[in-house]
Amino acid sequence: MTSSASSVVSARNLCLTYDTNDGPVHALSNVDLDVRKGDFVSFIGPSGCGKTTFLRVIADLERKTSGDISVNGMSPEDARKARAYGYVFQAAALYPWRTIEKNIALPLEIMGYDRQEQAKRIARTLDLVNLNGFEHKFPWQLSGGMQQRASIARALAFDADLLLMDEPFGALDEIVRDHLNEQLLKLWKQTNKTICFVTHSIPEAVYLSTKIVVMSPRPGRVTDVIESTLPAERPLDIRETPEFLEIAHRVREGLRAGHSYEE
Ligand SMILES: Nc1ncnc2c1ncn2[C@@H]1O[C@H](COP(=O)(O)OP(=O)(O)OP(=O)(O)O)[C@@H](O)[C@H]1O
Repeated sequence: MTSSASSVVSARNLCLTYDTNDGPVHALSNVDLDVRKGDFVSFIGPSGCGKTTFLRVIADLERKTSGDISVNGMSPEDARKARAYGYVFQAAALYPWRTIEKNIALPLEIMGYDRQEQAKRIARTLDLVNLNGFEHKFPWQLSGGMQQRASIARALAFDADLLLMDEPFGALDEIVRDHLNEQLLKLWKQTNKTICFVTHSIPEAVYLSTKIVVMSPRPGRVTDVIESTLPAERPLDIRETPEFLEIAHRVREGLRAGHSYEE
C-alpha cells in the first residue's frame, strides 16, 4: 500500500525494538497508520504501549527497526532537517535562565532568523497562546498552565505544519486542563496545523481529536483507530452528549481489550 498524497505521517508495518539488558523490548509492532493534513490525532493507551516512541520516530529521535515511515512524504531524517515539526514535551522544558521571550526565540536563533523576524514571530505566537504581556517574565514566575502555553508557543514559533505533543497537560489540574484543551482546539482551527497528541485521558482524547488511536503494550501496537463523528465546533459541555459518551465508551472498550492485569 502506498501512502496517500495528503498524508503528513504514514506508517506501514512499522516496528521498533529496543535492545535492553533484559532482552528485546518490542515498543512498536506492525503499526499501520495515516495522519492526514489538518488531522488532530490522539494516541491513548497504558504506560509502555509505545505512544512516546511513535512520536519520537516521527521526530527522528528514534530509528525504526523495520517497516516504513514517512513524514511529509520524506524520511523522518529529511523531515527533521526541513524543520517539519514542533515538539511539545510532557514537562514544559523551558530554560529557567531565559525569559519567556528568549525561550521562544531559541529555535529561531538556531535557525538564523534576524532580530526583526524573531520579534515578529514571538509576538504572533504569544498572541496565539494568550500570553501577551508575559514576554519578560521567567518561567518560574508563571503557573504550570502558562508555562505549558509558553512551550506550545516555542513549538509554533517557526511555523511547522506538524505539532507533536507528548502529554502536554498531564501534570495540570483538571480546570486548567479543560481551559487549555479549549484553547488548543481554537489554536488548531486558527492555524490549520496537523497535531499528534499523546494522552492518558479518555475525555481529553475524545474532546480534542478527529481521530483516536488506541494502543496496547507488549508488544506496543495499534488496536483501534476511531474517526470522530463529533462536529468541529466543540464547547466543553459537548462532553455530556450521547455522541461523545459513545465514542468515549468505544475508547474504553479498546483499552480494556488490550490491557493485561497480570502484573
Ligand atoms: N530508550 C529506551 N531503551 C529501552 N527501552 C525503552 C526505551 N524507551 C522506551 N522503552 C520501552 O519501550 C516501551 C514503550 O515505551 P514508550 O515510552 O514509548 O511508552 P508510552 O506508551 O509512551 O508510555 P508512557 O505512557 O508511560 O509514557 C516501554 O516498555 C519502555 O520501557
